Amino acid sequence: MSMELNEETALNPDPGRTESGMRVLVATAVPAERDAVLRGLHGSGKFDVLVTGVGPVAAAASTAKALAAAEYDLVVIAGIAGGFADRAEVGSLVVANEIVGADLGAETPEGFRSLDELGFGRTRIPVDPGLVTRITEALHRAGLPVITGPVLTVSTVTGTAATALELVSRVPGAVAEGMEGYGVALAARDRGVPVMEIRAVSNAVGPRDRASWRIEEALFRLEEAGKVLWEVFR
Ligand SMILES: O=C(O)c1cccc(C(=O)CC[C@H]2O[C@@H](n3cnc4c(=O)[nH]cnc43)[C@H](O)[C@@H]2O)c1
Repeated sequence: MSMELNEETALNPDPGRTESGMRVLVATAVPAERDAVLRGLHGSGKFDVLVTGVGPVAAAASTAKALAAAEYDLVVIAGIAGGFADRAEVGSLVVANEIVGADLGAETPEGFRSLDELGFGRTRIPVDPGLVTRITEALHRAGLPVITGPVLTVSTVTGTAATALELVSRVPGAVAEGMEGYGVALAARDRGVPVMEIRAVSNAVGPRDRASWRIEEALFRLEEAGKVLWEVFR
């Protein structure tokens, strides 16, 4: 059976893959994030953009399902985030060099102990430095404000200054927190697929003030990041 040629197949004989031959899965938590990324990707069907649901468990389950259904060369976690004070301003982008399950562990009278310290696994998943550099440099070239550092995954959005301080003391240098990265990254690692995380900062991590979240601004920034993803991986 011959394949019908249209603009997309003429440029790329395998529409399931990018022109560079990569198959990329982008994991977002909610439809508004998916739509922002898709606008940036020019609606390109060459990237599969998934809505996982909010939180690390939903994100791990739906990413594992997607990775079982098709072969991918790269998983990109994309969404909005809270930025840590004096590191990631609202409206800026963060690229993770490490994806950290920051609240997985045990409280003890001496303080928080991570799963790593308890001997139950790894809560810090490093991102390939080559990938981090490639995407960060492309974002810089596009004139976008971007910072690189550990991005935390939490099951509960931080709502006090004390918790924000506690998280930064657990993971010095943390730039932002989201709720899906570690779940997606574990599913990708299980399949041996490289993973990266890019987020647009919608709010400051700290005392809860939901009314101050700049979601539209962050979604616009996420769309701009999507354009850069398209340029880098198409
Ligand atoms: O209300 C809306 O219109 C809306 C549009 C897009 C996304 C949302 C969300 O609330 C998504 C929640 C999503 O965002 C991440 N996030 C954002 N800020 C934080 C934070 O300070 N701490 C942790 N996570 C944050 C998170 O990954 C959620 O999945 C609403």
